[in-house]
Amino acid sequence: MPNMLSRRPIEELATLAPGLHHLNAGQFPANRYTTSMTSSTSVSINFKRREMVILGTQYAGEMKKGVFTIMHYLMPKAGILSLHSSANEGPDGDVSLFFGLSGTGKTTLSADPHRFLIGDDEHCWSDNGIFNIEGGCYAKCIDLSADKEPEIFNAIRFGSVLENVVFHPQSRLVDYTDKSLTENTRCAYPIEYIPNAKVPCVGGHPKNIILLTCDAFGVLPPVAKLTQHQSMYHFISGYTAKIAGTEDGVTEPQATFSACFGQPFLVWHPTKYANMLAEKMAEHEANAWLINTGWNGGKYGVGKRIALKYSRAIIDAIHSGELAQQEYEEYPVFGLHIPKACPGVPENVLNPKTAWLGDADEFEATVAKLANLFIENFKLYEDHASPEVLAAGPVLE
Ligand SMILES: Nc1ncnc2c1ncn2[C@@H]1O[C@H](COP(=O)(O)OP(=O)(O)O)[C@@H](O)[C@H]1O
Ligand SMILES: C=C(OP(=O)(O)O)C(=O)O
Repeated sequence: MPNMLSRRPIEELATLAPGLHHLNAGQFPANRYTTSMTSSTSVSINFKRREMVILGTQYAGEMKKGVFTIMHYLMPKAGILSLHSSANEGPDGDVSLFFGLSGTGKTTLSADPHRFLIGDDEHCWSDNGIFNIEGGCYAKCIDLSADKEPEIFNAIRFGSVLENVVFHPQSRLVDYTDKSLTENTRCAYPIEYIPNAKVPCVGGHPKNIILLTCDAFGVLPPVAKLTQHQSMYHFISGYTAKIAGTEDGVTEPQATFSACFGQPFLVWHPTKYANMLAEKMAEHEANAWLINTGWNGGKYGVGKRIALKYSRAIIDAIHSGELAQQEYEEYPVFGLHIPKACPGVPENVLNPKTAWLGDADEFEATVAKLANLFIENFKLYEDHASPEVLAAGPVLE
């Protein structure tokens, strides 16, 4: 946990009174006969008693996401927006936020050799800018390689904690390809193990807001520039595919919607966070982008997950300003604006229709299928959203 929460100097700790007791009894199962208990794992919070109890799971993610849930209660109460996002800063001080559910690329894409890392998962946005609430990162290690993700690979050294990986008993060398315990192998390392981390982990008001989604249908574009209302629509929807890894029982991508790209951690109604985000984005004139790090060319099983080097090239072009300069075309049904070109990315990849390997009817049917899922899901928020935000979603004739 010290790697995952913001660390305070020892002398300061002595002056602080505990604001919350976090009791982890992960080896002890929850009683399934307790009313409403559906499994032997439970994570319970009592805000009044300021107490949090974990039973039946030893996954370190529960502890950090538990503290995050508390922050999702306390911060908005104090007028500060809590965010399930990573953040980094360019050499000119421009800050980018990357929202996304587990596995969409927050950690991977924020560890960028050209930019300073502010944090990989949990931030807050106050009137002064953004700050990280963690003191380290919690990266996925499955299939990790020095070649594809050198910053993360090299951060794994003495002082880091590896979780659920398999290693050779004599050499103690880790086999990052081994999934026999779980696909959700992790490493928690202090943020300063990333060479270009920014410590203290704070930054100015974000200039670019990047919504990461991992589309398992292969019909969302690798990148689209969002209008203000589209960014709210997609933020509230929180569409992605759960991919094998973080959640038990998920063995292939499953389409899902998770409000604000972090529904399990929200305490207030999702529109509270969305309205705060809209106000802050308007005040600070932030640009918004939707990036699909998921499938391209066809759905899961037919197409391929878009290459990491293309997602990185798209992000580089956002940061250099080149992407905003491109010519855009409207993508029907979703009404998204997609660039016709992007440095470092083949043009046929950018429009899902031209990337599609199957026939045209199947493509149209898949677009309609996903659009319908969005429309159905958004019915939950219809009463709270403005007509402009409602109109910013997909429209089927
Ligand atoms: N195009 C892509 N963009 C980002 N990540 C990708 C891409 N293709 C494959 N990946 C892999 O997907 C995983 C993303 O996980 P991670 O960055 O930890 O997500 P998060 O921090 O949002 O939970 C990594 O293992 C990464 O190597
Ligand atoms: C720790 C988690 O977050 P992420 O996968 O986004 O790192 C989690 O959801 O378990």
